[in-house]
Amino acid sequence: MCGIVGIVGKSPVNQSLFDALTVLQHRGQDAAGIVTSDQGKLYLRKDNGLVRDVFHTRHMRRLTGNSGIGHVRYPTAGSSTSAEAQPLYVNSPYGITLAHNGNLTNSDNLKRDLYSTDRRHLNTNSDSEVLLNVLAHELQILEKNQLSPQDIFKAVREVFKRCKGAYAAVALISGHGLLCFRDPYGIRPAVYGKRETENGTEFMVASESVALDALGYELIDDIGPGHAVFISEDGQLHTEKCIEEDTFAPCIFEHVYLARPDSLIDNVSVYKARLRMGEKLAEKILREWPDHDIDVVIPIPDTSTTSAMQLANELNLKMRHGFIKNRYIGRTFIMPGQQMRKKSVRQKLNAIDLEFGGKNVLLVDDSIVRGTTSGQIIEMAREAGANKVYFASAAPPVRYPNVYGIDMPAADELIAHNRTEEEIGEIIGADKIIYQDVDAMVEAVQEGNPKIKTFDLSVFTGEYVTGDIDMNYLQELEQRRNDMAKSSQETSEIENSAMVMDLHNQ
Ligand SMILES: O=P(O)(O)OC[C@H]1O[C@H](OP(=O)(O)OP(=O)(O)O)[C@H](O)[C@@H]1O
Ligand SMILES: NC(=O)CC[C@H](N)C(=O)O
Ligand SMILES: [Mg+2]
Repeated sequence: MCGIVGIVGKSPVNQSLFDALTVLQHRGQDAAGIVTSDQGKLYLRKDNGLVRDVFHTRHMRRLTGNSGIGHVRYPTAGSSTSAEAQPLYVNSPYGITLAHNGNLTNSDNLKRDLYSTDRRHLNTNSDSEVLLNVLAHELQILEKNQLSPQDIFKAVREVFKRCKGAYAAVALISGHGLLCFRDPYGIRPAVYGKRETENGTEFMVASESVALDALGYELIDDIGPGHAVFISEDGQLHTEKCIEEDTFAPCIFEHVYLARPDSLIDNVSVYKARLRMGEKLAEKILREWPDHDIDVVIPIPDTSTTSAMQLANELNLKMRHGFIKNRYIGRTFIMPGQQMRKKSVRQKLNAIDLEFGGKNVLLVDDSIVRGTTSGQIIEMAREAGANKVYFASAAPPVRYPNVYGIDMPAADELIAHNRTEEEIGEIIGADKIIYQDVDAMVEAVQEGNPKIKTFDLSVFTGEYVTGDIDMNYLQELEQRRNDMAKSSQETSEIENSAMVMDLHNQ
């Protein structure tokens, strides 16, 4: 769940892209990058690190031009070296750079075709480089010096036919303009908007509407599943549906955890969806445990706070901020290794003893994935003097790997895999555990936009909407990307990264 952004403006866009990436930082903390286009030249700066650390004044100065794209990365394929930071670049045809949120599920097959049939070279293990080269090939075979928007949409149709999995992508095609497209299932989000200036209309695309808000852009719409938006260099907007059948199934985990609450995704307010999740969880508690003895509701900051607030309201209990978050520590779930994630929980959260002493507390989190947070938080609640520690999750048990752009590749690393709720409660050390039901979570989101009939629920149900995922795929993914495999691969990739070819980095 990386963050993507693109702007076609009427004045330099470097600062706006930087600001937008800062707003999207919660979608990826490993690397950041910006490419701008100025009079036929592309200027790139990307590296590992947070947005504020990657771009210094000297880099910003060199990112000239009135259009550009940006990316914040949370790796789900390849490695986390700076060579695989995005945007990625190919020089032919035209000069194209691309930034991608999601994960291709057929990148091995595509890689083979790109080498043997399309005669294209890939220099990294990134699936996003595969996506970029498929797009480049489909544009190349049109054999045109100047592409019309319809030519570009024709190439996108072919990309949709070839690329399986999840992708919301933004690409800058030198001498042409900015292209943004969302896979046929619309698994990962993307929106576009505009801003009027005295020099004319400026357009922006982004993973989440909150980036448009922060920059004073007005939301026009979500990019629909299998749709593409092209904004020419001179600022003309074109949109097109590039698939025949609509198979919309957006990722529900965006509403559970990934997105910011102040975003609107597919016309659903993430904030309201989380409030409804809290409401429904409270209904379940009242239904199944009417004589509960909870004294106080305590959220685990940040993401669960919205649901916890509504849950407490419905239970007619007080919600207290028993855990204080260190504002300088990022999200722990999207950190690269389990060791770092584990260590960060205690650095990030600290308990206020007086909210726990002698009380029966209900701790609320948005989700329990590896159990890293919940296990340690329960220990902290006990150390702070809690009498009973109950734990509620606003999402159902996360039991299956994700293959669509969230780095949960190994079933065995998920605490709920092959375990009952009681067993999970025991492992994390809770006196009782309460999970949301899948239907209730779906309703909580769907009530915001009843037109969405299906969601990607794969991490909860094991059903993969793209229909191309089998046991073999999941086993290979697990072997390639479990925590152990990643850490040994990282060491060798980092040693080699100095040798990786790249577009000149500003
Ligand atoms: O079971 P786990 O593997 O620990 O994963 C789940 C936890 O990770 C996330 O928090 P995170 O710290 O990433 O971000 P937040 O501050 O937005 O809640 C999520 O909100 C849960 O608290
Ligand atoms: N989280 C994402 O969207 C990752 C994008 C891409 N698969 C990468 O690893 O860079
Ligand atoms: Mg959290």
